Amino acid sequence: MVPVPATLVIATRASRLALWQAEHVRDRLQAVYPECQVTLLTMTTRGDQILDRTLSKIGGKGLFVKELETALLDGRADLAVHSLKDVPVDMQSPFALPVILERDDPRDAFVSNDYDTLDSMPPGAVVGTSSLRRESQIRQQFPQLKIQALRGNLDTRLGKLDRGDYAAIILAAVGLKRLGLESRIRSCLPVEQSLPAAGQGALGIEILENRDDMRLWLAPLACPDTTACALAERTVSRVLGGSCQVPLAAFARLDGGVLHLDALVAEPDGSHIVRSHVHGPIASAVQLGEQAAQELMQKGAQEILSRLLSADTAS
Ligand SMILES: NCc1[nH]cc(CCC(=O)O)c1CC(=O)O
Repeated sequence: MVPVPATLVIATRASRLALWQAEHVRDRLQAVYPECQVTLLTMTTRGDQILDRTLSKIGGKGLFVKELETALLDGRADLAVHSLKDVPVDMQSPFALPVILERDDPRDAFVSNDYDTLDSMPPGAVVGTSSLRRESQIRQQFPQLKIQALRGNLDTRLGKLDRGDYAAIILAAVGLKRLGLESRIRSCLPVEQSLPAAGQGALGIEILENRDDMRLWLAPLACPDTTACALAERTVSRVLGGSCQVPLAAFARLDGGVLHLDALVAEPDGSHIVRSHVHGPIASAVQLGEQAAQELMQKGAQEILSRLLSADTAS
């Protein structure tokens, strides 16, 4: 038995959502280790500071993770809590992501003061989202709607909706729920309408890979089912070189011990979406992710991706 630590420090971003998530992990740890003092180290990341450009233009999701990793390296923190969706799939030594917690609602939410669903919006109505994944899927199904960029933390985004800048905005349902804003959700987009991002709705815990003590202490927080689903989803992104610069979705669920994985790669304007569905044993999560990625490639995902990547370096 490894002795329980006297203190544990959790590095977290300062946004309300990040704080909720870090406090959630703190409370879970505190319940398992009542003797241990678990505290938060709150940090502002570059991703939080730069709000006037889209994420894909300023270098993607890694921006939200880097400062927290510095705190792990310095020994100022023992663990960092992340929205799994924001954790790059190619996490590298000396970092590791040994624990994934049980997933909450993975769906995207439709938020509006005037409409209940995307279907009920009139032609030309403005929908706010900065996610290429959401944008491409909505454009394909609702070409009559206008998509406009929307950034900032949850409160900022809702403020822009209420000011009338948009007729509706799309946000992760789980973020709204965690902040007690569930009443703002008019409906959730079915996963068939907006396939979620890999890891959406789940939390991941990052540590230094050589902290075997941490691995043991954190193990009781892990959810094996969510871990399998997330592994399959994140494998799709990894094989396809996914980042938030590309419209890519991957969503797995378990049904009677079978893992079902849906994935897609889209042309940002929604003119073409390549989809795959694979299923198999939970223990084959990685192979299923690879299989889905292969299937997408065979159906033409490669052309979409290479065009996006060359456009990226040109701009
Ligand atoms: N894109 C930023 C981001 N990263 C994680 C969440 C919400 C929590 C989650 O999806 O797990 C959000 C907000 C959103 O997409 O609306």
